[in-house]
Amino acid sequence: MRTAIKICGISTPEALDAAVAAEADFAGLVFFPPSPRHVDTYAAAALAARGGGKIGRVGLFVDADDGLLRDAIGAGRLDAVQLHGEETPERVAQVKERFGLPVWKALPIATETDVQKAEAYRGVADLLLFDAKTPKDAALPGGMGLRFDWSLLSGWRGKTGWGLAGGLSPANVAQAIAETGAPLVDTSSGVECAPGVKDVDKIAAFCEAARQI
Ligand SMILES: O=C(O)c1ccccc1N[C@@H]1O[C@H](COP(=O)(O)O)[C@@H](O)[C@H]1O
Repeated sequence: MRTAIKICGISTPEALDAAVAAEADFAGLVFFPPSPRHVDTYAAAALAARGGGKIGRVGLFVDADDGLLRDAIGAGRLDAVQLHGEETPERVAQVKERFGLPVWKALPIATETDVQKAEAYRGVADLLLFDAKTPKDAALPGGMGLRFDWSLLSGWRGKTGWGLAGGLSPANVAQAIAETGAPLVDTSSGVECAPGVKDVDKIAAFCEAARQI
């Protein structure tokens, strides 16, 4: 089965073009001001115009209110919404109903108990994105290049739409897919040369490695 690829934190035309050229499936646009990958609605609109129908656009939000969601969805002509904060299943259902887009829920993973929390989102979120849990005092709830113990997902494999994130890079993505069977992989800092600065060669290498398997 072909693994879907999302390159997150796209904020420049060059990075977007590299993701399209490498045949990534999704470009992630981060709407979270503390992130070095944050895009405003003007930048999002420009990226949407450039990407057109060549790549799916997923907006990443952290406990966003409806106003931000509305503005970002409109400007970025988003195809899906990724909720990467502490959104409850009720909030996920509300966002889905209000905006009529597929909702991806990111879940922070460090233990088996964290994986079990996914059950509450089953049938509510369209896709569950398992990501490494960041430390309590971390600046961001994701995008920090941290990975978790992939074997924690052995009880989850194949039950619903899901994806793997957290510390994925060109060097480890093939192994990650082989070990977990993830139908989608998502990377951000693993294809950067500095926080928020995408490296076009790493984007190409990541997509090639993910497709080798
Ligand atoms: O990328 C960010 O800046 C970000 C900010 C806030 C929440 C999540 C963020 N990124 C997402 O985190 C995971 C893992 O990223 P990494 O590959 O370990 O750097 C991924 O889903 C990003 O989309």
